[in-house]
Amino acid sequence: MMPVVQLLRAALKHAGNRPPRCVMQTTSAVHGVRTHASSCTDGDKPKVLITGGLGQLGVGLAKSLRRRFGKFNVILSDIRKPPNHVYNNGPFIFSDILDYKNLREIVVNNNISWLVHYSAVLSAVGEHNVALAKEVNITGFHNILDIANEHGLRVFVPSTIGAFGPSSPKDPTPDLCVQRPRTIYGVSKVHAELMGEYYHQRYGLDFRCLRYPGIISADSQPGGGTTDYAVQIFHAAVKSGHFKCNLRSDTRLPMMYIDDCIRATMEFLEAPDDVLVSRTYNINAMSFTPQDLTCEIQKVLSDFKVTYNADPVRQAIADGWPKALEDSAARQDWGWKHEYDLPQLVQTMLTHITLGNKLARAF
Ligand SMILES: NC(=O)c1ccc[n+]([C@@H]2O[C@H](COP(=O)([O-])OP(=O)(O)OC[C@H]3O[C@@H](n4cnc5c(N)ncnc54)[C@H](O)[C@@H]3O)[C@@H](O)[C@H]2O)c1
Ligand SMILES: C[C@@H](O)[C@H](N)C(=O)O
Repeated sequence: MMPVVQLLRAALKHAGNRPPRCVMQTTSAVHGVRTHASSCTDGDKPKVLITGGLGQLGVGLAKSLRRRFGKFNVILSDIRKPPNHVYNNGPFIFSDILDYKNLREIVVNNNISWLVHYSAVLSAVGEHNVALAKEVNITGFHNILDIANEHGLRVFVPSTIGAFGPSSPKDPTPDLCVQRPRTIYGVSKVHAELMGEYYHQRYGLDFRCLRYPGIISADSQPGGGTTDYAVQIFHAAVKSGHFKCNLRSDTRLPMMYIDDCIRATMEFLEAPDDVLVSRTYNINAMSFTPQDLTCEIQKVLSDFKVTYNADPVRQAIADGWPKALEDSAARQDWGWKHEYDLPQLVQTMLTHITLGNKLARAF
């Protein structure tokens, strides 16, 4: 296991204060409708709004953005009440992405220049509530796009491995290929990719989109996706020594540790406009099956046991998804490079969860 000191060092390295880079947009609108000006000039840090910020990814991203741009330049928002540690650590406001007027007020009153759009209904929950997924992922996204365009914002919208389907090439899946997803989540993400790219070429909107793999984090819980097992398995390994997996043991999917995901997002958000050949990029780190992950955990916790009871909805979704993403364009255009492979992921997750549980018991 990675010693605590090493973990702390890695955390401090992440916190390093690089000076903010000046990012000028050189976008010119093809139809000559409008050209957006710079989003961030030297000494003029962006004001960032994160929607859906209380999910698995938002709090971690806010922490990193605040280190870089200042605590009060990053506003987290959601429709849920934040836990105290979030409420006490920086600006938080209520924002329902389905309420256009409220979104506009927030953007205007806070002089927002970058919008990170994290609100979503994920793959498994979406299949159980298609109407809700349609509303949040499509209607809500339209509001975000229009607000961003109206106010000249840089807008980051994550897409996903779920934007591909059974007819896409699977191993690896290129940036550009057939996209015929069979979930409402996937359909809404392809729609977001295409609408964002259309607004970019039609209006000069600074739309940026990364296709994330399944994200694995120790101190935030996943929100109802198909890859959730890869987070839950670690908590079960530490807590009870047994895990019932809702995917088949041989289901290979692309995955990424949250620190890599946050770093990719920050680097992509700050990439100069003229290096971005595309507006939507795959990013990849590792791929594994539940069986591979179990074996790696058993190297540390030899008594850990896993049983399999595949959930038909999640299994059908996973069977249509890529096994790995081809991400050479992201590596070439803006320097993407992952740091965590499977062994580092397992060491880091087990260390964080064990430490977190010890701290929780101490207080
Ligand atoms: N976590 C992953 O593995 C993963 C992988 C690929 C892509 N993504 C994408 O990254 C983004 C963030 O993912 P996450 O895992 O944090 O999601 P999550 O499900 O954990 O969180 C989504 C948040 O959206 C909020 N929300 C729902 N309806 C809303 C509304 N009407 N207005 C405002 N907020 C609303 C929820 O309260 C929740 O806090 C999503 O777009 C997701 O599709 C995530
Ligand atoms: C992969 C990603 O989009 C999400 N974790 C889901 O499984 O739905």
